[in-house]
Amino acid sequence: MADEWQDPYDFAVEVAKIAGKIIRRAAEEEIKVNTKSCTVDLVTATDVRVEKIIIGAIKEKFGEDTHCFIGEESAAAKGPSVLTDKPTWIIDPVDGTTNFVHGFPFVAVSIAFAVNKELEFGVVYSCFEDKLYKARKGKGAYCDDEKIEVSDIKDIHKSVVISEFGTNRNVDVVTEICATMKRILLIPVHGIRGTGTAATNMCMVACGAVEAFFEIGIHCWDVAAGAVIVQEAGGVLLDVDGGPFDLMSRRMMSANNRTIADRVIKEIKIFPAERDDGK
Ligand SMILES: O=P(O)(O)O[C@H]1[C@H](O)[C@@H](O)[C@H](O)[C@H](O)[C@@H]1O
Ligand SMILES: [Mg+2]
Repeated sequence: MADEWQDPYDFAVEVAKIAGKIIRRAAEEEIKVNTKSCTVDLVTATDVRVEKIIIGAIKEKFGEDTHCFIGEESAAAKGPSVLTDKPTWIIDPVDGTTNFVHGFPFVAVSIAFAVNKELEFGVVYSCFEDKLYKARKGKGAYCDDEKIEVSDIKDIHKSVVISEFGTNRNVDVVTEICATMKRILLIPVHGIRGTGTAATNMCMVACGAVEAFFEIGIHCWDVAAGAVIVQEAGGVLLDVDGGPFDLMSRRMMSANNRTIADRVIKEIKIFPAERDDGK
């Protein structure tokens, strides 16, 4: 049988690179910043423009009506992001918008593709580093065409863990996040890091630079592409309570193996986050 999704996969790589070039160029000009859910949840004219360009290019290539889209910047206008069985593109045009605004050089274009509610491939282009991460279900994960694998560390004391503070400034949530970070530091681990973009963080797990990345409050478009990349690199993808990963739950734990994941999970205090699909 012909490989049905190879063409969309190749196209996603192409489009991600084009989008990244636009983002790099936009960073040299004046950046117009607005806010979304709160004063620290930023969006720029580039986020909106790049999403339109990506979706426009996909529609032109594959037809207006055959594919569905869940995009960070068009999501609010559409209401809850419900994943159906139809071929669906899940897009974050600028993952790491705060980084982009401040010139902190970790900004990624994240494009994932799901069919029958299963992720088929993911592409993450870290556009200032000029690194392209990609993976197709069952076919391995790559960075710039070189195969990548998670680290083989099982001893938590020899691990580096990534987490982020996110954009929720509710005092109880911030307190819980800080307390969780403190507990993980005191295990002790070698260090806690964060690039400010979930998509890039997941690629750091996938290429073995860190052992785990978890976050509560991320959205499906932040982690959909990274989810395929981590798993295809040999890693595990879970809920922050150790149960199965749910793309719409806004909770995600990715790790090089189950031993590391379970040890970090022990220290996570879970706080509520409204689901992406409104369920
Ligand atoms: O809004 P963008 O697309 O930049 O994405 C988010 C990041 O991906 C999170 O890890 C991160 O913690 C932040 O919540 C950030 O907003
Ligand atoms: Mg994002």
